[in-house]
Amino acid sequence: MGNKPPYTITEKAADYLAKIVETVTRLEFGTEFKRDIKLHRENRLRTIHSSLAIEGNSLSLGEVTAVIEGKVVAGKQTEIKEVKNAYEAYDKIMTFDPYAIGDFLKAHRLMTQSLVKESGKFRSGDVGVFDGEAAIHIGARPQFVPQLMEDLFGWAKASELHPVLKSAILHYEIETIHPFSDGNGRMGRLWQTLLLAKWNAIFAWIPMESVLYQNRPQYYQAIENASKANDSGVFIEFTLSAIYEIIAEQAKHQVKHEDKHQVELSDTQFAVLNALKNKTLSRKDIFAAIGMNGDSRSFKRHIEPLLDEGLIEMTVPDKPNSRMQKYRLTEAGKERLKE
Ligand SMILES: Nc1ncnc2c1ncn2[C@@H]1O[C@H](COP(=O)(O)OP(=O)(O)OP(=O)(O)O)[C@@H](O)[C@H]1O
Repeated sequence: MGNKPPYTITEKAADYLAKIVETVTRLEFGTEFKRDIKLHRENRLRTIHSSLAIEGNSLSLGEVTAVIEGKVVAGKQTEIKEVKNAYEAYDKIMTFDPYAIGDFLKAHRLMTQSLVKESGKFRSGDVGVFDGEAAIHIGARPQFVPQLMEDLFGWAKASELHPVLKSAILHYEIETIHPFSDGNGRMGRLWQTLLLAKWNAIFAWIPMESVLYQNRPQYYQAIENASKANDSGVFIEFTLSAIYEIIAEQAKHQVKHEDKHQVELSDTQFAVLNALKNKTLSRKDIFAAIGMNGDSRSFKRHIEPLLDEGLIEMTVPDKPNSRMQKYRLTEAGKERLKE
């Protein structure tokens, strides 16, 4: 087992961890997220776009999508290749052992193939992180990199720390060591997602990288602050807040998604909603508008479910059988027509 890297678990981090666990459970068992293959695909594309945009790849999300769909995209060949590489690396994510150095190198090869000289290998020279001309971080001396990585993975494998916390520590320590000549950011993010996905597979489809991209200055600052403090506590806190933000967003999206589609509407029911689009109509007028005979069976079958679903409402709700009764669209009904 390698040496324990220096970290503190702050109260805020512990609080985020509790919220993450709760929200992941809700996302997994209380929503359709696990089965939403279309969303998984969109999220994967967001992940790739974001992780590459952090390192300066200029392709938009639409262009990244087009590249993956095999379409011709006008852009730098190196940027297009980065997209294809990242897609392949994330596609194989669940096949990697997060504590195997061989898999770490294999993933780096996929991520950087044909683009980086030492692809799939630890670097042989020194490397730094620069802000313009200024070096803000110098990676470990190359002769120490293999051992430092062995130690790190050895510690992580043996540690019983919660995987969410471990994933953040690994990400930070990978950046500190900076084991590759290029692709350290992409690999740190991939490896964090891998650890999370091994804890709960839904993380393979959570675009955590998009929060890091949207908060890139804070992401870099958190690494720098942790580095100054020689303690990854602030970085753990930052990444846990990012994880919580993205899963809360996904959970919210799912709830909306489910609410919206509680019942399938028939063509006749859509015609009723359309007839009421800008008008308030009586029962007789509704049926006249959709060209149907408005007997009570038709009312029960077509109109009542719309009332029950809250898509339309009565103008005289206290007296359902009033001669003055008319019907109008609710806000939910208007929304439904917009879809
Ligand atoms: N002060 C710092 N110390 C150590 N690592 C840092 C620091 N600031 C940023 N980093 C990390 O270094 C990464 C950049 O390293 P490198 O250029 O090798 O990675 P990349 O994958 O090619 O590009 P990028 O990470 O920018 O996507 C950043 O993404 C970030 O994860």
